[in-house]
Amino acid sequence: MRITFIGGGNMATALIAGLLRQGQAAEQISVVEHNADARARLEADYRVNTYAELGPDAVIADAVVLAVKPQQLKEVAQVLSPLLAMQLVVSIAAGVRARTLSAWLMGYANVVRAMPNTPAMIGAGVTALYALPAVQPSRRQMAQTILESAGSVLWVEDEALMDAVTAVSGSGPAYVFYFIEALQQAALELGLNADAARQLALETMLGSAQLAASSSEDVATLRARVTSKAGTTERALQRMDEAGVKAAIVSAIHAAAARSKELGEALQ
Ligand SMILES: NC(=O)C1=CN([C@@H]2O[C@H](COP(=O)(O)OP(=O)(O)OC[C@H]3O[C@@H](n4cnc5c(N)ncnc54)[C@H](O)[C@@H]3O)[C@@H](O)[C@H]2O)C=CC1
Ligand SMILES: O=C(O)[C@@H]1CCC=N1
Repeated sequence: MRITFIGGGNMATALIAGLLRQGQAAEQISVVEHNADARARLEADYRVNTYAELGPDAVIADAVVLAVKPQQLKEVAQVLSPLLAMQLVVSIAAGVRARTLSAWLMGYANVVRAMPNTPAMIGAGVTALYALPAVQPSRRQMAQTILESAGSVLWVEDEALMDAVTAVSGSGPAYVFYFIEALQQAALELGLNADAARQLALETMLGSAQLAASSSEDVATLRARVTSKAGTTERALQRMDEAGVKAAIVSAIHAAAARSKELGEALQ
């Protein structure tokens, strides 16, 4: 499969790394990227073809993945529109609705919207996909195959849910890193050295997520099993509840979803 990325930043790089790990040939991947440093990095690290500007040669592909910022997408769509023949267009831009993108592409309806996340870089991402109704099953499968190289995939049939997906799993790695930062900070404050702080924080996150994923019990039960009566965990969780940590996290994710919806409304 020939794939062209437009925009070669953080998320395109994560997806390209995932595709190559799954055996996609580097010669079959092209990236249109304005920034010369980013192009040089992509060529050196991944041996993909790069273009400074979007033109007919760059989009000789089965699929075109739009990986620019939401605010840059309209301009890209206007240049891309006359170059499209039969390619599947996959947009990973937060907020921008598939119907809006289709309108910017002068009614081109072969459009799938995807929301991946950065663990794609190591094949551990999760992506939700939404296809416009006109997209044929074989094209849906193509989008699924591209994103499956980055990890697991699920489809939503109601595009409004993409705002929730963006807030939960698209932005989600940042919340997890934030929690790891807090674990590491506490470990350092309590006298552990930086290596020990990193190892304890990361292995705890990884082990807990793996345990939750492989267990038939829900996470609340697993949490209760750590929490001995009158013990250390109980004291920590009491402090988190007093500080409203869970409520703050839930409210933050609602705010992210609202921002995604707001982007969708602003960018039409
Ligand atoms: N970073 C993340 O975790 C996730 C990002 N996204 C979405 O992915 C998209 C890209 O995000 P990032 O990779 O984080 O941004 P980024 O800023 O790292 O990458 C965007 C790249 O596009 C290039 N660019 C801009 N206009 C261009 C044009 N007209 N032609 C060619 N290249 C152009 C820029 O030079 C830049 O390298 C955004 O729409 C974002 O909403 C989606 C899921 C997760
Ligand atoms: O922060 C953002 O807007 C993008 C979308 C999901 C993750 N990063």
